[in-house]
Amino acid sequence: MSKRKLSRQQRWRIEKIQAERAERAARRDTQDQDKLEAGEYGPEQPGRVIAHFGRTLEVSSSTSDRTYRCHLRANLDSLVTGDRVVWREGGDGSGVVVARSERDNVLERPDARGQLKPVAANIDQILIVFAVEPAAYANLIDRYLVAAEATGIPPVLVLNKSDLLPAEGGELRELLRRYEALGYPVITTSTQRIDGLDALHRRLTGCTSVFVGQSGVGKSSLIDRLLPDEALRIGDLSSDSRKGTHTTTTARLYRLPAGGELIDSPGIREFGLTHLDARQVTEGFIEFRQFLGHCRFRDCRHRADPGCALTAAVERGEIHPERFASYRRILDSLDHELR
Ligand SMILES: Nc1nc2c(ncn2[C@@H]2O[C@H](COP(=O)(O)OP(=O)(O)OP(=O)(O)O)[C@@H](O)[C@H]2O)c(=O)[nH]1
Ligand SMILES: [Zn+2]
Repeated sequence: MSKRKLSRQQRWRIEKIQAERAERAARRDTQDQDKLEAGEYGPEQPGRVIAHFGRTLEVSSSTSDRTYRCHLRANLDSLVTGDRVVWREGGDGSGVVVARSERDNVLERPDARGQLKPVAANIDQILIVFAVEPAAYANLIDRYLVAAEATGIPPVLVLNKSDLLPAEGGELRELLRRYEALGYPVITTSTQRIDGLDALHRRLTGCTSVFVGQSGVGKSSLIDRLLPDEALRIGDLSSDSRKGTHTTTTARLYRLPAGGELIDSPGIREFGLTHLDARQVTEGFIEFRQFLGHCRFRDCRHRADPGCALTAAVERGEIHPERFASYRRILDSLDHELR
């Protein structure tokens, strides 16, 4: 009884808060409209969302190095870091975003209720970082690759801590050759060597990248080396009263001194361990694609099914047995998650 009453009360409060929010946004929009008509905003210009805090955005201008605190016209959907926008300057370092350009792609993460929410957009490559220590294993790499394939953003494999590799290369080199044979670019890095980041710098130039990977592989160390100026990492939002609750969780876009851009947040770094469905997993193994649709049965589960084109390809040596085993393991883990 009391439980129900409470929930109705909560619902009423939520509705009230939402109504107030909508009213505030509408008021702000009318003010914007007045200002726009009064010519208080400059001409439309392209920009990019560097960070966002609710409906306040930090937007970089494509004509200067400055960033501007902008708000969003109420008729626009929410934006994410990396979005390309059209905005107008309002003087005093502020502005208004009036339109969003089409997104090339978007990275999504489940929110607290398990619903997928966009966290960043317009990313050119996902750098999957793994290391000699903690030892990389194929199944985890495959999981990240599958998650990357599902977004349509090309993945790049980054083997960090190459200073710890045995002279003859060991099993890890063998493993990397397998991925290279599939067409994935592989680069090696070390934060312990002067020239350890050369290949990485080349990869990052001219692109927007994100780093993902297991804890301890060296993502923070790599980013520290790429953004040596601490001010670059922390940003300039100290005057924002909402800072404390948002800066650590929302994604932020950084300009790399050597060229290129990096979008980073704790949520993005953990990307890849999110939920995938069985079809995404199957299509995420890129070498399987040519065989899909050729199984005898349309609903083939690619297990012991007769006439399975995938198991036949494994037998002919056209699919690596370890990749196939890895595929099975990822599917089994999904069944487990659903239970
Ligand atoms: N030998 C060696 N150690 C490294 C290298 N890069 C990072 N490390 C060390 O590896 C450890 C983990 O590095 P982090 O940068 O904290 O790793 P991370 O991926 O950011 O980890 P989380 O913050 O937990 O996600 C630290 O002790 C680093 O000093 C490297 O190239 N070579
Ligand atoms: Zn099959």
